[in-house]
Amino acid sequence: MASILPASNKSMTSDRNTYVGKRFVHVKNPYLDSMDEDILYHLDLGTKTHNLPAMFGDVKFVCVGGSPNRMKAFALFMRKELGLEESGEHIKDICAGTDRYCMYKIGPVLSISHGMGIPSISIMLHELIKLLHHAQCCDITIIRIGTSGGIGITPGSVVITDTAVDSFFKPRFEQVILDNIVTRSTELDKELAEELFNCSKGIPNFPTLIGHTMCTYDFYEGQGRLDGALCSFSREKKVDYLKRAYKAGVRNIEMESTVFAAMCRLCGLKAAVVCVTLLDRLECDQINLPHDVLVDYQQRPQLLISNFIKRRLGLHDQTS
Ligand SMILES: O=P(O)(O)O[C@H]1O[C@H](CO)[C@@H](O)[C@H]1O
Ligand SMILES: O=c1cc[nH]c(=O)[nH]1
Repeated sequence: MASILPASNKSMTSDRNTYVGKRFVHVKNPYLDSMDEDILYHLDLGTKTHNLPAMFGDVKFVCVGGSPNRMKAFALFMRKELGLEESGEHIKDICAGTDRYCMYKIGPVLSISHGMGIPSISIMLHELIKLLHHAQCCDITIIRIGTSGGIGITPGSVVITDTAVDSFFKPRFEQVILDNIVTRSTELDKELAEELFNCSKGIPNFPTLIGHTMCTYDFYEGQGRLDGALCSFSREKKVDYLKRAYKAGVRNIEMESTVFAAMCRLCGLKAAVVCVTLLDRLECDQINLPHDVLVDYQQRPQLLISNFIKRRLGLHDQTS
């Protein structure tokens, strides 16, 4: 295992991801250390072309979300909230050399887009985790801020995921490796989820709950929608499925949480998933919110995470 954990820090506490002293990022690939150069192709970064420790060594919070525009908006918001607008801190896309993903750094906060679905976020996470490893980052908290479909809860509610589950309501992510299926756990950091929930209590009119999040491979048939180009099941079957999901503890559905939870867990990253719900899937399938309401809802996870980061940095009362 190619870990940058110094020998002196190797005595473990009861928390499997926490070492006495600093918590480093683990990459679990014996080949990486012997590589002369590591090109992070989809991020347009590399170990020979960029001084990754100088560029990213102070990162403590990594926020990821599907849409490039949303992650740029989050970066601009964090710049304001951290009081860095006046300091000449520019917002520039670090991955401008590629249009696969975008990345912005604002002080200790990294904001990155991951596109839609498991394959897209998985590629980004492989390269991001190696980036954090090469940059010798420690004590990282990583949070996915996204949108989702709710089940049995009011649209606009924010769901903090305790466990990501698959389409069978199981807390697992099945990765096909060569011609094997490797099953990985999708548990998220419970303490971090509680900390975020407590943080949400300080925001007025901010409906928030902790629950399971179901991650699917598709937005339409995979989420039981009746409005895709293909649909081979009845309305009754759809409602029955979603009600069974609700009974199993699922409160929202999106498309990245299982692989995100599994990869972060394996690499020693404290991770959370915070998604706003855009609709109640027991009521409808189409997202028909007025634009201003959609914008307001999408900002909710950003507001919560900004408050959380400011609290962690001891800045909570200093900005809006
Ligand atoms: O809000 P984001 O991060 O884009 O995520 C959700 O939105 C997309 C579907 O519209 C999926 O990627 C789903 O996970
Ligand atoms: O219903 C929804 C809404 C947003 N994202 C999803 O994956 N599903």
